[in-house]
Amino acid sequence: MTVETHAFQAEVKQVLHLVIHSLYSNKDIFLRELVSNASDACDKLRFEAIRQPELLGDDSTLAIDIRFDADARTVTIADNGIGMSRDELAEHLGTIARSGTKKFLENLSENDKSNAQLIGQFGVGFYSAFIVADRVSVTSRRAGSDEAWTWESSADGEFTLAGADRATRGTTIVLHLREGEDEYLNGWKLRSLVHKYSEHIDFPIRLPAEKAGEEGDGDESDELETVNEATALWTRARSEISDDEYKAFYKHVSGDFGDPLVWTHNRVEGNQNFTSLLYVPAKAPFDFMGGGRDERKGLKLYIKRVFIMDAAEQMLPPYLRFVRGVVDSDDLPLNVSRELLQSSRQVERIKGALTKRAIDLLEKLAREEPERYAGFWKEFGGVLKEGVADDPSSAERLMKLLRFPSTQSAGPDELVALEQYVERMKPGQDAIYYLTADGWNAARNSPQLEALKARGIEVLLMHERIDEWMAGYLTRFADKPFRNVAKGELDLDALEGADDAGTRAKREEAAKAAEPVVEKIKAALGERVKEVKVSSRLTDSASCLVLGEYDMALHMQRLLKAAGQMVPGTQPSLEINAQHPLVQRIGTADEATAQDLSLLLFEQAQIAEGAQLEDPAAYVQRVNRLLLG
Ligand SMILES: Nc1ncnc2c1ncn2[C@@H]1O[C@H](COP(=O)(O)OP(=O)(O)OP(=O)(O)O)[C@@H](O)[C@H]1O
Repeated sequence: MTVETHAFQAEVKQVLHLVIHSLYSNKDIFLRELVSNASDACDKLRFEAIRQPELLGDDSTLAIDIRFDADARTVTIADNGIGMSRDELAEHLGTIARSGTKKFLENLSENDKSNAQLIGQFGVGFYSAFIVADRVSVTSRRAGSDEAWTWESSADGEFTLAGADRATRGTTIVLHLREGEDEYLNGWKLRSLVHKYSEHIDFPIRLPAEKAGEEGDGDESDELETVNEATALWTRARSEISDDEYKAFYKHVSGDFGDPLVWTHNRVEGNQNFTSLLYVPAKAPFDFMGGGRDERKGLKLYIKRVFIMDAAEQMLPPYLRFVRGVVDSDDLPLNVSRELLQSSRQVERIKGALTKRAIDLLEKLAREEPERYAGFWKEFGGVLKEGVADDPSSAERLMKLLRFPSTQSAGPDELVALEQYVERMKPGQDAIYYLTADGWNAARNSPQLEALKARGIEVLLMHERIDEWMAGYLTRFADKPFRNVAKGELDLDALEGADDAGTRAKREEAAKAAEPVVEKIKAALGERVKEVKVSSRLTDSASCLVLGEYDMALHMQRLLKAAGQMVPGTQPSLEINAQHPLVQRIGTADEATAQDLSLLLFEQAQIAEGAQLEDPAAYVQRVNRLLLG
């Protein structure tokens, strides 16, 4: 028989090396990963058999069998699921199809511990076999085919493929254990691992039956017995499921190594009958944000307990794409297609219910465990924000879940909820003030905040990329309008209180007095600005840029331009602080100096906003002239 030798894809070699070296302290997980794959293979067969019942033939009890041979030092995991063809063996066990692999590998450090965490999020799957085995052989026969093939490798950069005999469909994986791994040649050990990690698997997992009275001594009979519960976890009553079982099941559906943050398990009966079990992960997968809005895996659709497909895209809105779990419908037709799912009103209703459940779950967490909610927000807050724009029907509830740092925060991680903000509003304050900026420092030190800070008014500092876009959809909360402090008129008179009764008059007076200066600056700046006026926002800085109420923030305009998009040019206005000595000097300076100072006021405002100057060299010369002059 001919044996073909193939080289692994370069990334596989790297992943194998890492798995073997970083996951040794978690080595037990190999069994969970292989059982999980076997269970997926049984799920796939059950699904294909809906259309082609002959695939099941007379072998319709799908099961996963685990055996060991103490003399040969092997552990064998066999399933009668879908199997793999020759090409599938080569492709699935010789390449890594995930698009983020390269980036993932680049992210790895020399530190084994943090690698273990990362690899866990990446999902090691089949390759974990090599943690405990130095040679692995996989013999498989695809359902419906009469050919069988054996894939074999010693993780040394190559694998071989050869024709094989296998009487029935399915896959048998033989692990030739490494030196020192004999603990797995023990029925009791294997059994305990199945209980620990794979109890919830929906197919029987069978191990050699123990002989009476000889527990754990490795003396098993040839007969197999089912050791797991073998019922779909979500079909059991909530009260009968332990937290550990929920956690183990999460690892199976999500491929995550870590525990979930929270979950919600519900049965809905009525017009629509379905069960859902939704999890929120504790950590975002390594490529989660990079994968963007297309990364839509993680919600498995079952119909009457038959796995149909991954249907996150049809069953959950994009802003909940971090949710993992299963939904099992009693009513959808088994032969449902992706297209049908897209246009089904039943699916639409389930989607609505799942969205509500997920938001309920987050609300409960935010209410009862604010610190853990903060952990969630750090991982997924940026995604949840999309919902405010994408899902108007949930926007009000989602707004309550938003968190932002504010002018009262010591750092970017000290966050406030809108409800809290409203509670802290000053008497006479009638709006929720916020500022969008490109980064925390630009936001925190923004001159536009000065007058508000001076009055003790809190301003939300929205410093993340998505914020400018999202803020466009924030209209009102608790009946209070949102106001961007860097856009439009900022009328603070209502806030000034009795002690400041003279302020408006004083300001008007100052504005009047500054008119000649304003005219000089206008003449110096020409087309660069829409308008020049005396500001009510500034107390310390000499100037700042202000946009029209409906203009796009300048940092956003820059971002879009850099991405090659057409952006309608909006000119900012320059606001000046009439009390500032620099501004006052313009009134008395000669023409050339007044010109330099005016341009400087504009450039300083641009720098504070985070912009790149158009002509930095001219700016430097100008500053030097003024310094020496
Ligand atoms: N017992 C099996 N029967 C049939 N196909 C299998 C079996 N084990 C693995 N495969 C195939 O090999 C592929 C690769 O498996 P692997 O465990 O590496 O990744 P995965 O299961 O796709 O992803 P992950 O482990 O991250 O969830 C699987 O997607 C599946 O197509």
